[in-house]
Amino acid sequence: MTISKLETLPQHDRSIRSSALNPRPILRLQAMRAAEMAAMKCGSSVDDLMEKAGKVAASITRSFAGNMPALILCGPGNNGGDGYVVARYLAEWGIPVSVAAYSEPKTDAAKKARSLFSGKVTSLDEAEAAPLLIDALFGVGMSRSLDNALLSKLTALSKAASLRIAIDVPSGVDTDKGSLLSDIPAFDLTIAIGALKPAHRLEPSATICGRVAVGDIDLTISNPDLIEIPKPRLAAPTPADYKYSRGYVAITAGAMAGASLLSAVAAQRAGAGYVALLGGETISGPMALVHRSWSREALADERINALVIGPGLGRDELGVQRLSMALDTSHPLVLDADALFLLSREGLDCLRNIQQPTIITPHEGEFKRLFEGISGDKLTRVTKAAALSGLVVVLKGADTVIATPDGRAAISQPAVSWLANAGTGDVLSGICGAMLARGMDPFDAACTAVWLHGEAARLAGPGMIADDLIHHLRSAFVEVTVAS
Ligand SMILES: NC(=O)C1=CN([C@@H]2O[C@H](COP(=O)(O)OP(=O)(O)OC[C@H]3O[C@@H](n4cnc5c(N)ncnc54)[C@H](O)[C@@H]3O)[C@@H](O)[C@H]2O)[C@@H](O)CC1
Ligand SMILES: [K+]
Repeated sequence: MTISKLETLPQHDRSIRSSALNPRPILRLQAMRAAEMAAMKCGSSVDDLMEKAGKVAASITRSFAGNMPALILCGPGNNGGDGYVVARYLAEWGIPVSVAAYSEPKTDAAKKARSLFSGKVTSLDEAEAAPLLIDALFGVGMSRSLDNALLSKLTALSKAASLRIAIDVPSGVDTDKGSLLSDIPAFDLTIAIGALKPAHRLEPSATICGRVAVGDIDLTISNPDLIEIPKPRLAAPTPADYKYSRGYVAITAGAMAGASLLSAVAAQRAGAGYVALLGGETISGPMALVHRSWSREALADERINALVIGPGLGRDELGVQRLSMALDTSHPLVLDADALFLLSREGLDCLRNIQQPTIITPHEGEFKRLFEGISGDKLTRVTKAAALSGLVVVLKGADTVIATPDGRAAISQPAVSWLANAGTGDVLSGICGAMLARGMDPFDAACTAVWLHGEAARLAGPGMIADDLIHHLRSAFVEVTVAS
């Protein structure tokens, strides 16, 4: 698929009527270094950036932990340097603070920050636990696992503390991959310096980070290729709207009635003006849901703005036939569940003629089957899969990652764990369909759908089932709807 395919919008382009609040960039190591260089070209020095980083981290620390006595662990690089600046500010503000160094500072900026801190600095071996532990050992420059003595000291100090804060990233995570280089303790708060990094949003490190606050150091970041899925803004219907102008979603039914019904009702609640269940005559549902017999004519209806296929489709001959007919249409597509299973069996080659905007929404198992040869961390895998397939790929999970063939990607905020539940994926595919049908670009459609789905889950709370998500979609909608 080419980029021009992604740019193809349904004929009734209503993309203007939706927009997101400013997405937060997520910077990989290389992008972080580039932003740092750009700041320096504009006249900032590393010392200036470190001063800003330490000051904002100290201020966030004070808001979070009050006047709690702190022990700051400082490493040899600039993360350690940030730690010395934090120590200086906390001490100036009258907060009891002690500092322990893992080794002497090695960078010029860290040496300077160390020299400006007038308090005592002990060795790490001598460090005594305090109620607040601040980890400024290693940041994005972490390149290997922690040595055992350091790990056990960090773990013991962490256990003895009441609150734990990490500066930039917890020492021991791989910043770009979100993997753990050592079995490190979890933090209550991580203060991301300048911008979010993948490790703040990808599992397992996202859980280790705890809450994440971004400390602004005035970096200019333009056109990031990786963002956090933002809270969307969706325009309310205008007086000129009518059912078809709000988007016609067709959902393909099959062997398992409930799944396609969940998807269809989710599309209705996600704002589609007209939702038809094709080939599911025996399934009941809201009276507003249209039931159509499966036929080539019903499928060819030019008013259809998005076609969802996969939830409850089945893996038998009927499913294969319906999928093949769906792929022959030119409707924007959402492919999920059994459609993905059948595609992994038939091979991605079946998609070679697809020209329309298309979103696929695999979970890990479906993804592995579809993209057998692709390995690596989650972000890399999804980006490669999108480039290979030419589709917008949504790899679902606690840390949902969305990628486009042209290299853009987004990661969700941590999802409510109650979402690990049968039928929740069917709901997501229906919401994706509704967003495509209102004329959104497939990347924006997928981002908006994942945000609404996650918010509905948060509102539904513990014990939720997929049906509850649909119920709470309305409240999630209230939060994002703006007057047209
Ligand atoms: N990028 C930016 O714009 C800014 C970054 N700052 C801070 O600088 C940090 C990055 O600093 P650095 O690049 O100096 O890197 P780090 O401070 O993360 O650590 C690098 C040092 O640690 C050593 N090291 C790495 N892994 C180790 C291990 N397992 N055991 C022992 N030693 C290990 C390296 O050899 C190197 O000496 C950021 O995370 C942030 O906290 C801020 O000071 C200012 C602005
Ligand atoms: K750290």
